[in-house]
Amino acid sequence: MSNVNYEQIEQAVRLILEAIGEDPNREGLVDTPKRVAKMYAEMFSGLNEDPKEHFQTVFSEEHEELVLVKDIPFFSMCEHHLVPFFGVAHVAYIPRGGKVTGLSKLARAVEAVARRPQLQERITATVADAIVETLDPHGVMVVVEAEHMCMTMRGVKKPGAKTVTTAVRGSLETDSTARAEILSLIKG
Ligand SMILES: Nc1nc2c(ncn2[C@@H]2O[C@H](COP(=O)(O)OP(=O)(O)OP(=O)(O)O)[C@@H](O)[C@H]2O)c(=O)[nH]1
Ligand SMILES: [Zn+2]
Repeated sequence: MSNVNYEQIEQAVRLILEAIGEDPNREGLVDTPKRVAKMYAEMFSGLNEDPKEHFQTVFSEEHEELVLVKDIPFFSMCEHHLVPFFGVAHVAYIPRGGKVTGLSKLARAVEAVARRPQLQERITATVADAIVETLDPHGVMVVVEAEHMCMTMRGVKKPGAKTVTTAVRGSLETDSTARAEILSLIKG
């Protein structure tokens, strides 16, 4: 269920168009406020989702070794400028006590967290913490690589600059060999 107030977004977009000196009633723009409202409802749909809900179904599988889903594409919106940042997330965990989740659920959690006004660091940490709190694994490592449009098309204008963030939890905090293995699997 979306909590988005479409009408309010439409009014705001009309005001912005006016404020930049455009005519919101010209043919090409007349439906734009409606389109933007629909688009924001989709792009911010993660606000109604708890990433933890995706880890409610678990399989009992005695695999207490690394699981890594890498190169999960995501699109998010920088909360400072409301322009996109996008890239890939790599999610690794070491299950404990037979609590193994469906692989797609790791990607679903990334999606739920990305579809909000966000910071890259918060996406990284929120996904890691959701896994810790639901699956109680030995360890978790989340790596996010992204390009921020607010650094590319405006401001400092540095296209191609990539930001990499990591969140490490549990046994992986002290196990540098396992962390290195994960990083080499991500690169490989
Ligand atoms: N830590 C972090 N910073 C981000 C993220 N997305 C955007 N930013 C930064 O947020 C900062 C906002 O800085 P401000 O000085 O308040 O805004 P600004 O004047 O538009 O900054 P410039 O981008 O340097 O022109 C910028 O340095 C952005 O690069 C993110 O996911 N994490
Ligand atoms: Zn920004």
